[in-house]
Amino acid sequence: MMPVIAIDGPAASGKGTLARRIAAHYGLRHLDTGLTYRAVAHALLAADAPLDDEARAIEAAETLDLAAMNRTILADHGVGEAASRIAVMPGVRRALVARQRAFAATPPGAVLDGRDIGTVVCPDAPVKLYVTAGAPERARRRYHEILAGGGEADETAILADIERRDARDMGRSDSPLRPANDAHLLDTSDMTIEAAFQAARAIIDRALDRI
Ligand SMILES: Nc1ncnc2c1ncn2[C@@H]1O[C@H](COP(=O)(O)OP(=O)(O)OP(=O)(O)O)[C@@H](O)[C@H]1O
Ligand SMILES: Nc1ccn([C@@H]2O[C@H](COP(=O)(O)O)[C@@H](O)[C@H]2O)c(=O)n1
Repeated sequence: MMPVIAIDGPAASGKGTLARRIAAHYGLRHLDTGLTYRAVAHALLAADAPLDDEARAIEAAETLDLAAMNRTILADHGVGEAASRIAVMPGVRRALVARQRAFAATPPGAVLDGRDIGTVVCPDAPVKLYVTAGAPERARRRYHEILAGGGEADETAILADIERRDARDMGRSDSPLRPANDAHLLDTSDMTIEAAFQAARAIIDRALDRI
């Protein structure tokens, strides 16, 4: 079986940080699926198209070049907010999930992180992690990340944004954010990045031993 590691969790929980380290450690490819939703949203914003233009969003999803996604441009706060709005559209999800599954099926195996990897994109993944942390801790981390990058931020506004994003991602009818029944829960609220990686590694080593 192709080693596929599925990592889900809410905004700023640390799933991307963990996914990158896990991919490097196990020699697997990595896809941040949040970037795929951001890229579709960015295509609409760049064309001055309304975010509820589903036909246009689907076309952007079907023609998306995964290799050309620019993390720096897509990291913009407004793009993230727009991404969570176009992510409720079933046609967009169908198109992006097809691309994500193709990525996961390419040797030597992959780590995918997002909101629906363990439940929808790769339900047969041999290892699933659901990474979480309390909303205030996630807001604190994002706040310090922005300051470290030389930007300015308001921690209270970040917390409100995270809570709004959580509600939209968990409340949508198509592929809501939730842990898969067989996911390992990893609450990193009181863990350093290193401690979270070591906890994930122990889970993955046990699971990969069995396949
Ligand atoms: N265990 C941890 N302890 C402290 N800081 C952490 C921890 N894990 C991640 N971080 C930091 O928190 C911030 C958010 O992490 P990251 O970008 O990995 O989250 P994410 O879940 O991928 O976010 P998003 O869903 O918005 O893409 C980063 O600055 C990262 O360095
Ligand atoms: N598998 C996924 C990944 C992401 N989304 C939506 O995209 C938004 C942006 O994601 P980030 O991880 O980059 O913050 C996110 O809020 C989700 O609405 C998704 O639906 N499914």
